[in-house]
Amino acid sequence: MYSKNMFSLEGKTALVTGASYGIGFAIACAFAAAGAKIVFNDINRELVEKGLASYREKGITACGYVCDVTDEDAVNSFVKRVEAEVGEIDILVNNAGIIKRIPMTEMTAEDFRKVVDVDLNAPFIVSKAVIPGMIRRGHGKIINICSMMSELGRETVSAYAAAKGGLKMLTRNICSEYGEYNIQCNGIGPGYIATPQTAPLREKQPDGSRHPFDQFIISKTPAARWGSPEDLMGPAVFLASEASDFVNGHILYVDGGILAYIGKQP
Ligand SMILES: NC(=O)c1ccc[n+]([C@@H]2O[C@H](COP(=O)([O-])OP(=O)(O)OC[C@H]3O[C@@H](n4cnc5c(N)ncnc54)[C@H](O)[C@@H]3O)[C@@H](O)[C@H]2O)c1
Ligand SMILES: O=C(O)C(=O)C[C@H](O)[C@H](O)CO
Repeated sequence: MYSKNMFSLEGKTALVTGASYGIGFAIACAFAAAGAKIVFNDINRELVEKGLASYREKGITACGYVCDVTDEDAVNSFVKRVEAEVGEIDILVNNAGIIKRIPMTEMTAEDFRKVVDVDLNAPFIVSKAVIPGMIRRGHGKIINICSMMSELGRETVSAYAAAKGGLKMLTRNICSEYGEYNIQCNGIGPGYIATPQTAPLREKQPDGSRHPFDQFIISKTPAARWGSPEDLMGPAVFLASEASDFVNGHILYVDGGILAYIGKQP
């Protein structure tokens, strides 16, 4: 039955990883506006303090913790601490991520592993830590932040594409394994979004003109612009709320139409 409040997150606790700024911060702000209690983590104290100040500026009381999502022991203690100090985690967003833009034949195996560790192994580690509680309580929402690179390749991003393609399949597998416990695991595949991660792709040229990649993205995007972190707010609230209770194992691409478009004829 349709109800006006089916997008409400009132009474829910949401953990968004790596959410001091950027996409994670915007998603957490949207969850707070929908009524959820917000917990986030980041890699060091300085980033967590910066994040706490940004949430305060928006009038949001968020709980911030230092935790490296690639460290399984640290994640397990962090999740226990959150459950004791804030509440049981109803919604998890695996947002923390990194990219290294290096041609594959020049990339060290160590760099490749580091990207896969943060972008793929960590969502496995954090999801594994929260799923048992979700099963006990009979409900849970997991949202994995995927990418255009869950579907497409391009020069220099082999590790990132391998990890984000893997994250798409981890999403489908969590849905397959735990859907019967009323856990929905879906992905959001953002297009090109203006955040610090993509700042090098938008740097102005020495003569003040646009970066060629910046022009390329605008020409490849039917919406003819970069996305903003705020563009992900509505889709994230939908996938965190009861409005999406029968949506499972799906990747919702929020890309201004990139994946639908063959590109302009030269
Ligand atoms: N910006 C884009 O165009 C875009 C598009 C598609 C997907 N994404 C994905 O969205 C997510 C957020 O991207 P963003 O652009 O906001 O990135 P960002 O670099 O601006 O922010 C990433 C956040 O993750 C944190 N982080 C990194 N490693 C961590 C670790 N080991 N433990 C805990 N926190 C860690 C960072 O400190 C930072 O707060 C990433 O997974 C990214 O791959 C970004
Ligand atoms: O292609 C790149 O260099 C990127 O930075 C990829 C973007 O961050 C994003 O994941 C595209 O969806």
